[in-house]
Amino acid sequence: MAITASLTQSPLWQQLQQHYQSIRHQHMRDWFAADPQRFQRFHLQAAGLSLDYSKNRITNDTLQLLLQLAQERNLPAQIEGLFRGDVVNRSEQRPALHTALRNFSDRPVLVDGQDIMPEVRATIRRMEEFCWKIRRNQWRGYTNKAFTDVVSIGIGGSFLGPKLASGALKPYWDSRLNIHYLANIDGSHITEILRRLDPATTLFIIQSKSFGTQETLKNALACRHWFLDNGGTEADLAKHFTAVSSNVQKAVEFGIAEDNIFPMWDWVGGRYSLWSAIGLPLALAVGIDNFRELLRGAYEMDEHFRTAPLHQNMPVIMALLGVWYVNFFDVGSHAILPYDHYLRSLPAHLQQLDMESNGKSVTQDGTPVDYDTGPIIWGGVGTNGQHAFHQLLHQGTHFSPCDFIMPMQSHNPIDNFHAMLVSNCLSQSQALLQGKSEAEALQELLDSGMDAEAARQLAPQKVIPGNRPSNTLYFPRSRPATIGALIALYEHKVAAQGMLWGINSFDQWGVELGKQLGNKVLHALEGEPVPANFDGSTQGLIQAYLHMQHEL
Ligand SMILES: O=P(O)(O)OC[C@H]1O[C@H](O)[C@H](O)[C@@H](O)[C@@H]1O
Repeated sequence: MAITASLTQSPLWQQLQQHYQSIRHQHMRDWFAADPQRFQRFHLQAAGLSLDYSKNRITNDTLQLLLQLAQERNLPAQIEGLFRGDVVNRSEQRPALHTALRNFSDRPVLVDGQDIMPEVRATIRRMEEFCWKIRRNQWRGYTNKAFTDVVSIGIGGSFLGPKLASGALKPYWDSRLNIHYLANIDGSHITEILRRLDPATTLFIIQSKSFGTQETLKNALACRHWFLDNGGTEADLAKHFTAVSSNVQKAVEFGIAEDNIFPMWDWVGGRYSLWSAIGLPLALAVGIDNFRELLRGAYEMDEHFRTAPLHQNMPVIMALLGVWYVNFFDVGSHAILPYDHYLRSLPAHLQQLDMESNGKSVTQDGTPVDYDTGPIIWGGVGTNGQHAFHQLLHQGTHFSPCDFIMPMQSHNPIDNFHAMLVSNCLSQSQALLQGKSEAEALQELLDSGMDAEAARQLAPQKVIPGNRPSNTLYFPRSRPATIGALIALYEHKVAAQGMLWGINSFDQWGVELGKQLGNKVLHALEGEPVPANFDGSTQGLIQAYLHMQHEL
């Protein structure tokens, strides 16, 4: 669905700019005072999740204008096209059909005229059989011992999604398998993992859509050498090495038995691939039934995104709020604050999902944008962040909209721990909203008995501007379906923002240059002549590396 007018030329955009000017100095505190129903008014539920978006710098008029923008940018048609398998990734001429991986309906999904659902379902059945054999010790190592450890070798989308989901579902791990994620090319990473493992009871899964990623192949080869140097033989490799890839040929050439290769497809982007066989480590840890539950939660969110009217559409509302801050408040970052130890990897996954999808500066037809696009995603687990970076959130000159994510029940209820965790989450967003005026700070100091002059001196340091926006996503207790819905929610928020900005959220050409240059630098570090066209800094750093190799 091509978008005609440039985003910023439309009269509606001008209207939004005027509206921003008219409300930018108003304080949310006053809006809450004037509207006791504000929480109910700016609240949504979908797929087991609840969203309180009342602590945002919006009025009803703001919301209506933003919803008009969504209509003007043809969001309903673009959403339908996404699910239908339109070529939404125009630079690579591909659809983006991660939703097909969790399609529980009986609707076919066509790619090049072929229904892909039979192959998707066959792959899940293969995963089920594989997990069954491993978890019930039917598939054993070369000494006939049951597996104790699984090493998932992969990086980017072949690492962050499975790592997040398996951590989020730790309460559901019902196997004695230890899952390790090996991603970095830093020799310390593989060393720290392998040092504790026994090759006889270790299963390796090489996770790589392209089967061409330098770090993954290097680590896979090193694991293979480790296996063969510590008791395994070539004949045993098939028992201990499996792979997930869209490049079966390369996986076979690496030495993976074809029967041990699970397929991936070009119509699934790496950062959207958790729902494919890339989720094998998770399925091994929690069992295929819980993995299916994760898929079902994502499916529920898919159906919501696909069918809910825009004003009740959770991903669309979150996307519009993001556009409101990025393009009208000129805010360049967005904080993800999960108040859940099991969700501590969520910010890292959403960094890739959002920044690799929407860190773009041309539209789908190659026109440079004249507006900002994807924000910098950052964050950390609460309450730890309160003792680290929340200071900036409250008193810094930048402001970063925050998503607080709060399970209202704990998997590990102890005393009143969870009530304390929740109280911290709620009071942080409350403090961001209401702040503290200088008069309030001064009175507080005087009430504490401080003398007037000292209090007058100190009060300005304690002013908190407030009026800083946040969303609170909450749910009872995190179950597999909840986590599936949560991750799918952000997938669709990111896609919806890409649709609004007219950019391609499904390619990632920006990561190519670093890889190309990396190979040339590697040759120089390994003794080949340093290319004369290298900048002075790179040349100097290469020399420093070479020099330091001789220092003890
Ligand atoms: O799964 P692979 O083909 O090994 O790719 C792993 C990662 O490589 C690149 O960094 C891409 O930018 C990521 O989107 C991808 O997830």
